[in-house]
Amino acid sequence: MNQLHVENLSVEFGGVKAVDDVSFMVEPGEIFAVIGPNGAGKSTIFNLLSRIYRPSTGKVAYGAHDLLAADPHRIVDFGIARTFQNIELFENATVLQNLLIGRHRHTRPNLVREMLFSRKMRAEEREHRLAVEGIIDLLDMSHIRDERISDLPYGARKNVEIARALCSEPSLLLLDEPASGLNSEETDDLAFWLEDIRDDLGITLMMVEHDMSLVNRMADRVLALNNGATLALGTPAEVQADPKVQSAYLGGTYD
Ligand SMILES: Nc1ncnc2c1ncn2[C@@H]1O[C@H](COP(=O)(O)OP(=O)(O)OP(=O)(O)O)[C@@H](O)[C@H]1O
Repeated sequence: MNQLHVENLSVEFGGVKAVDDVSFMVEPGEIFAVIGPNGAGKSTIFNLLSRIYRPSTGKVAYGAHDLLAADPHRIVDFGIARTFQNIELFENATVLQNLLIGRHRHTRPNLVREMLFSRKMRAEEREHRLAVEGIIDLLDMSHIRDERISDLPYGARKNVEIARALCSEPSLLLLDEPASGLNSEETDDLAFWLEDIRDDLGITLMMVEHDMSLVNRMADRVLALNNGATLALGTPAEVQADPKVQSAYLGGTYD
């Protein structure tokens, strides 16, 4: 099991330090949350980890892999998957088709296309379909498996995005605001699923999240950012009690 090791990470956009000398480690099997007011640098950290942005300075390692030296397309091969704040799915494809596409890391070229367009199931495909069915069961999605993404309500689409990320069989899943836009019942379901993902699949979870009740309930440790820099790092109770965190959130959303 790999540890995510982030050291002295910084990036600037037009002179603004979006991330300013941030260091942390995410331990295997941990649920690690990143919080902070709007513009604190949370999504930018995710975009640096998934190599959408290149840092000005710093190191990022996942186990023995230097993520900054790797081709961005290879990050998934190291066992890292992510979801996006704005859901990114194939709108005109079904849930099942989106999940099969999520298997591409494990398939030979063209197999996903053949799985989508051929009615015959060969032995080679069976393994991928079984893996996808396992995720559909885990996230309780059988009733929507043949629905088109564009016909689904927002909460269901968010779950499909998590399911698709799981189909790549990651060991680390990065979740960008998984609870945003969900009602309280959907957020409760999400909390159960995240626990199952960690406990049953053994996946390490790192999430950016505004919903502090979810963070307090789920996270083993929390990194609080403000203006790109670290304010506090510790258990949810330690971070919540930190005076710097409280003053950054004055008038904000920390409840
Ligand atoms: N591509 C970019 N170009 C210019 N500035 C950027 C870019 N990406 C982020 N920023 C700036 O970096 C800072 C941090 O933004 P970021 O989106 O990481 O914050 P955040 O904590 O995720 O906020 P929110 O909670 O609103 O999503 C902001 O000042 C933002 O305007």
